Amino acid sequence: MSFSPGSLPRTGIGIDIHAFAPVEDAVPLWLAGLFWEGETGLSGHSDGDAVAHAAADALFSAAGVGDLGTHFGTDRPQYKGASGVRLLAEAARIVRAAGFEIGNVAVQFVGNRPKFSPRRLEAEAVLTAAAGAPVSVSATTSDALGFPGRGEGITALATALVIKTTTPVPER
Ligand SMILES: Nc1ccn([C@@H]2O[C@H](COP(=O)(O)O)[C@@H](O)[C@H]2O)c(=O)n1
Ligand SMILES: C[C@@]1(CO)OP(=O)(O)OP(=O)(O)OC[C@H]1O
Repeated sequence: MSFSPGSLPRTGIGIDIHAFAPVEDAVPLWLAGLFWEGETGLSGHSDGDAVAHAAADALFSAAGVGDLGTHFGTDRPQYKGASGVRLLAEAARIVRAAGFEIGNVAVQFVGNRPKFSPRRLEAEAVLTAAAGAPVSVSATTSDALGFPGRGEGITALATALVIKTTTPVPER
């Protein structure tokens, strides 16, 4: 059996880490596309949504079109305070414009809080709508070890699968 070059699905990986902001700063927590009332927020140039950022980075990685910094660098004022959902939707648009369709994105974050499982389906629906393809999200603690275990921040790790469908649509 032979395959033409570039016809096989491509996988990608993305990791994002954000620290929790000092409690006195009263930063709202946005994670996995959801607002988490009463929880300490994550610091960042955008809304700090590590789950959405990891998902976007995995899409860029799968398509081979750079990374979060390439497209949404902190030097771009238009992304200051941008929601993770907006960045993920924008990443999906860029990947499709490069001639790929998205198979799926899978994300897992490491952190004690927020307690994720009660809102997993809600988060998956929001991120799936943003990407226009299935996004699954899971969570784990680090058994009290390391910075997530000390409650200092969150790590999110994502994989994505894309397949080449067309020749790239030039960006305007
Ligand atoms: N922030 C989190 C972390 C974990 N969960 C759920 O708890 C399960 C057990 O976590 P372990 O770290 O002991 O593996 C995990 O599988 C998640 O379902 C969560 O909801 N929120
Ligand atoms: C998303 C961007 C841009 O607003 O800012 P941050 O919220 O700091 O997030 P990070 O994951 O560090 O990625 C880099 C930036 O491009």
